[in-house]
Amino acid sequence: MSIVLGPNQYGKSEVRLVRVDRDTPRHRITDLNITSQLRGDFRAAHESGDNSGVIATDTQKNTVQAFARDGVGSPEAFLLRLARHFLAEPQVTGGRWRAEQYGWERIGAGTPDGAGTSDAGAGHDHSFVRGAAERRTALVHADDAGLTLLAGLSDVTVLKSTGSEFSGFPRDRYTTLPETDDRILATDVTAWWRYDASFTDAAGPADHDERFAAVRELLLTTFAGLHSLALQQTVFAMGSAVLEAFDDIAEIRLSCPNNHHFLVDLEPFGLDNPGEVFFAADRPYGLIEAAVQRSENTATEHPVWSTIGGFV
Ligand SMILES: O=c1[nH]c(=O)c2[nH]c(=O)[nH]c2[nH]1
Repeated sequence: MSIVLGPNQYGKSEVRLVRVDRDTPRHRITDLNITSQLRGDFRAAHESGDNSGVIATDTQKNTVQAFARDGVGSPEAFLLRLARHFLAEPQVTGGRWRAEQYGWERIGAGTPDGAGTSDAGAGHDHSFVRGAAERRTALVHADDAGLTLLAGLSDVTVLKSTGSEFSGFPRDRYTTLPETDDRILATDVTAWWRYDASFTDAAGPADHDERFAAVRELLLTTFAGLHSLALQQTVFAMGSAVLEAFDDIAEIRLSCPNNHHFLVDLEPFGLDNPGEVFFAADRPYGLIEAAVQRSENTATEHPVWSTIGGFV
């Protein structure tokens, strides 16, 4: 038996990058957390400490920062630019570049509308308040087959106060959950969708910001519009709506906790509770996860998914 080096990658994780666009007095903030990881011929470094082919992780961090001097644009476009830069080195045959974007809202602008700097025309020119937990995400994966682009969002917290049921499930000696035809449905949506090559190709007309906003809106309006018989049904409907609307999205994966809201028993106080007072439990929670795919794509799992932690 001999011991051999298996799959490996290395790079700089979580480069916190804030760019201020200040070409006019109305500044814009792009706040990103970027990870760069390279794959390729790095055997010599692992086996004998020969660093002659190693692009230092510090250099990768510096490259991220230097590229930002020209502007960041969308997280997708920025990652594609980084990927192409590092792949030009002969020892780099693949890699993984990942971004999370945090939203900043203009102070005085009113309601936030997704990660990024809201620029609806209202609000302060150069003072911002950090938005909700929601993050916009992007990932570029490179291997022998080329570049694969994922876009996504994390922890988009949504709730509907009616229009949700759960009944008809089997009962055994451990089942205590009552059936309900009217409950709160609440979740934190995490989703990744995979673009096919026609969208990923930088030569094309891809507007990543516009597309991100359209997918996010579709996920939210589907959540709102569907009378839900189960969170599973809602998750599948949200994914289906995205695949139906955009031919160049090959697949979408969703992970949605069921943030349970339990009706409080007010009877001990001589009060009824017609669906008005709830206890919001933070754990345990149901966890509903699904890949929504096109039937022609189901035979093999795309390798990009093995680079995403957890189910999505
Ligand atoms: O939408 C739901 N799906 C479930 O699978 C489930 N299980 C449960 O206890 N409550 C719910 N709700």
